[in-house]
Amino acid sequence: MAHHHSPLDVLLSRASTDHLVEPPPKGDELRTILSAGLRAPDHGKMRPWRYTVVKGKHREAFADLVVEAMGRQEPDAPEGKKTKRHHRFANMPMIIALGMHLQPEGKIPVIEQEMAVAAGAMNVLNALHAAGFGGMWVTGPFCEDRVLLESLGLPEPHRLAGFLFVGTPAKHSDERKRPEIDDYMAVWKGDAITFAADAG
Ligand SMILES: Cc1cc2nc3c(=O)[nH]c(=O)nc-3n(C[C@H](O)[C@H](O)[C@H](O)COP(=O)(O)O)c2cc1C
Repeated sequence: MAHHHSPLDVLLSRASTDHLVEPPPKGDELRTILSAGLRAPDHGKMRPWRYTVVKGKHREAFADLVVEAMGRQEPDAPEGKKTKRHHRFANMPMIIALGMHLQPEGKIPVIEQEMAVAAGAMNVLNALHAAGFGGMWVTGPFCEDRVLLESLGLPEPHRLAGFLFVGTPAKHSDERKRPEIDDYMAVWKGDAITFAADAG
């Protein structure tokens, strides 16, 4: 179990997966996991996080809404793509919409408000993993659909940063190779810096 690992092991072993089965976190455990999202840095105490949880028998109707939104945002999308997406949204153990309560007239730039939501989403993904669950962050043009957003409790000027698919990982996912940190960090010593990740 994840509990036997150090917090750093947890962070360094997280990987996204959409091979998710029952059960998703419920009740107080779900509330605890989402509370980790509210630990994200938040310039100006804007508190932009809005989590809409979709589960159980409501998934089917929600998948209908997603596909309707897709129809409006991607009118040329083939029928097969719509069917596939419907199946995906109707069968995920749980879906959490990442709502952003944005204040365009506020003192804090909107991008910083959005980054606080993104940082919160990452914390939720890590908390899911720490608690033995799995997740994956997905988006699509349907995330811009005002009708869909309204139905999730996100009227203007809310926006949607995407959805988290949530559940129990179906299998131990193969460890995908990660980039080498030395290519992505540099210690500044006053001279010009180039990153190995940018070479060639
Ligand atoms: C804002 C955002 C949106 C994403 N949207 C999608 C998506 O729509 N479909 C998809 O397959 N992956 C999407 N991803 C990528 C996956 O969430 C995931 O990061 C990717 O599969 C790599 O897995 P990893 O997190 O283990 O590196 C998105 C990631 C972010 C941050």
